[in-house]
Amino acid sequence: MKAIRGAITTENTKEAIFHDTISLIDEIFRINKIKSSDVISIFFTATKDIDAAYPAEALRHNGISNIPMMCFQEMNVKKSLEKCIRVVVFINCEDDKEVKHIYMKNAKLLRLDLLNIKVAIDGPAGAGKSTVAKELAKKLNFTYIDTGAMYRALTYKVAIENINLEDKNKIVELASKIDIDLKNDKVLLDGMDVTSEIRTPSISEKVSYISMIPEVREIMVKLQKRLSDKGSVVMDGRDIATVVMPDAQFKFFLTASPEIRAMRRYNELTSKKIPVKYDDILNDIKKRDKNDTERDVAPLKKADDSIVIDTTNMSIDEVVSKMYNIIANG
Ligand SMILES: Nc1ncnc2c1ncn2[C@@H]1O[C@H](COP(=O)(O)OP(=O)(O)OP(=O)(O)O)[C@@H](O)[C@H]1O
Ligand SMILES: Nc1ccn([C@H]2C[C@H](O)[C@@H](COP(=O)(O)O)O2)c(=O)n1
Repeated sequence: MKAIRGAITTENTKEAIFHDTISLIDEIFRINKIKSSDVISIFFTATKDIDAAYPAEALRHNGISNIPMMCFQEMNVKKSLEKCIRVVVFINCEDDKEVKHIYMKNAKLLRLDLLNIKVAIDGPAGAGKSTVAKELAKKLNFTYIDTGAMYRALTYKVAIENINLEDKNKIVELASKIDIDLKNDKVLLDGMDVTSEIRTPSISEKVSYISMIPEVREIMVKLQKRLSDKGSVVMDGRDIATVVMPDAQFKFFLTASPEIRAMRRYNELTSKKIPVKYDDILNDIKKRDKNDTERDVAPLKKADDSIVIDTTNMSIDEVVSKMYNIIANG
């Protein structure tokens, strides 16, 4: 047995409820190649603003009379999608049957995560990419992939193995051997949690030298492309819209003045009791901007079709809302 979910938005008239319910069920049957004799039962819910007809009545009117059906009122959660009919269809089938859940009209917003949407975020150091990418991914229920963390994890490994930054062959060899995994906001290096170790000023200082090595980039990009193929993702870095996911449906380029970026990083590190000087951070940011934009392979640059967001005078929430609205309305 399997259960297939679906939803559609409608209007509160009998005609609209009948029409939209039948469209939704027809699409679930068509896409999943099922017949009414495969169906065990169907449960509908409708939001509080739908009371002109029962969705089940639409199916009976359309000739389906032998399937047990029930209609309920959906929970009335604040700010949730209005005028929406949700359904779950229980079917008899083989255990290995792949089912596809169907979301139509504005109900697509309920499950953007099922649509294989790719969101690319690029920008210079400290522009807020990872902070907003993480929030945005949470809001959209997408997977977040922090590609900078992957270069940082390799840099951390280079540092603990005392490998000279000039020894490119050893660094490339290490890059091809290590296992980097991003799980639940944690960065795992060969199974070890290095989430906070990779954020120290000493790693930040070295990482742009490591990420300049073409063979290292080749290895990382291959891994990043593989990760991007697993459903809907928000990925941030420097070359995401241009190299890793040039086919992304949504591309953003976040930026802010170097002084504001340095101040944000200074506040972040001092709040963690890491002793740093504002001027050192500003110099590091300027040096990394130079390295990232002037390197030969996949330099940091805005893709022609990226939307630029200057976050200098915007709060984190404002940036996330702006991006979310662009995606939800796109
Ligand atoms: N719009 C904003 N307003 C205020 N602070 C912000 C804003 N965006 C991000 N920050 C803060 O700025 C700091 C840097 O942000 P974040 O680490 O997300 O930048 P980043 O672009 O991912 O940088 P990097 O490329 O160096 O990893 C964090 O402390 C974050 O909380
Ligand atoms: N796709 C990427 C991601 C990151 N880098 C480089 C640029 C930075 O100097 C470094 C660390 O990134 P951060 O964590 O600060 O975003 O890695 C890159 O070249 N390409």
